[in-house]
Formats: sequence, C-alpha cells, structure tokens
Amino acid sequence: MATVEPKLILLFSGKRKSGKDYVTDLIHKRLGTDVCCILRLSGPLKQQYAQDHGLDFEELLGAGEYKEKYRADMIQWGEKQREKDPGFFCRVAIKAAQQPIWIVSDTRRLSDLQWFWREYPSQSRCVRVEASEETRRERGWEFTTGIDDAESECGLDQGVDFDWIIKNEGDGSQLEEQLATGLLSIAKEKVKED
Ligand SMILES: Nc1ncnc2c1ncn2[C@@H]1O[C@H](COP(=O)(O)OP(=O)(O)O)[C@@H](O)[C@H]1O
Ligand SMILES: C[C@@](O)(CCOP(=O)(O)OP(=O)(O)O)CC(=O)O
Repeated sequence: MATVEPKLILLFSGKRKSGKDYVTDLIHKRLGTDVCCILRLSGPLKQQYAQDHGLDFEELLGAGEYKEKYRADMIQWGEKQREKDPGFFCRVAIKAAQQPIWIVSDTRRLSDLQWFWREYPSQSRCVRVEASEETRRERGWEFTTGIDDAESECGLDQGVDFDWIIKNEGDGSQLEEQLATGLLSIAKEKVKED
C-alpha cells in the first residue's frame, strides 16, 4: 500500500488518442509536482511484460509505433494477470505515491475502478476524456479490430457515472476553462483541507 493516505484520486479513462496523457500532464503542471503525481496502471504492466518477453520497457512507454506493435498481445497478457489478481497493477502503481492528489491516467476496466472505490471510497472520482473520431484520427488513430472493439478500449463505455467529462477536441482550446472551473478548483480545495 501507499505510504500516505491521498486526499483525492482522479481516475482517468478515455479512448486511444482522446488525450489522456496530454490532459493529465496539463493538470499535473497546474497543480504542481509537490501536491500531485501521475500514476499509470500500464507502467507495471509494461515493465513486467517487457521483462518476460525480452523487450525495451522505455520504448513501450513511448507514444510511437513500438508500443502499437505489441499492444494486442500486451492486452491479452495483462488480462491474464488481472484474471489471477484484479488489483495487481493497481497495488504496484500506487506503491511509491507520496503526494496528496493522485492522477491515475489510464483506467480501462470496471475491475480497475472497483479496486480504487473499495480501497479509497471517499477519495475516488472518475474522469472521462472525450474527443471525436475525427480529432483522434488527426492525432494518428486508426480503428484496429481486436483493440478498439475490445475491453481495453470499451470496458468503461457503460456503467460508470463520471464526475467530470473533459472535451478535448482539436487543439484543446477549451481545456483550460473546463478544468479551471471544475476539477482544478475542487482539487485545490482538497489540498487545503486538514
Ligand atoms: N489538446 C491538445 N492539443 C494538442 N495536442 C494534443 C491535445 N490532446 C492530445 N494531443 C496530442 O495527441 C496525441 C495523443 O494524445 P495522448 O495524450 O497521447 O492520448 P491518449 O493518452 O489518450 O492515447 C499526442 O501526440 C498529444 O500530444
Ligand atoms: C496493455 C495496455 O496497458 C497498454 C496501454 O498503453 P497506454 O496506456 O500507453 O495506451 P494509450 O494511452 O491508450 O495509447 C492496455 C491494457 O489493456 O491494459
């Protein structure tokens, strides 16, 4: 378990190229690294997958073609691990978290959310990043059977009551305003609470 009790946990999800990394990086910058950290469930997953398959962990972390080449197999491998232990990647991801606000940038399955809701019921909030298919295509997305129609991409399409839905179209010109009036102001309040 983490060494500190968080004040707020923002559980982000969204389709490929909706901008989860972009939006969570922006929030991280606005809140500051002393109060906020970004956690990735895919971090420990990629690390273990790279080790087991003799691959380059750093390349799997990047946004390039290398990750895409292994994505389908990595999804299947990760699903087998989650079947054995649904909380495994969540527990590893939070281990080193020290800051009062945690951003989990890549929740994909109800089992991920359920783990956080069970362990941190009062702190967990769900955030969806949305972008149209047109915008996602401009960012390099192409529909891929076996990935875009699988649980990894669609597991949270239904059944989640999102606390915030962030629209990240085009260059995200409305992003700052959406964040400032919603999520960021709540997060700043939480940091001040005893
Ligand atoms: N609001 C934005 N303005 C400019 N570029 C963006 C914006 N949102 C996303 N991008 C770019 O689109 C690409 C995909 O975004 P990313 O955050 O990696 O998506 P995801 O993590 O959801 O797959 C990246 O190159 C990112 O820099
Ligand atoms: C096997 C994965 O964890 C790989 C995810 O890699 P990223 O989280 O880097 O992917 P995107 O941000 O959507 O491009 C997916 C899973 O099913 O767990």
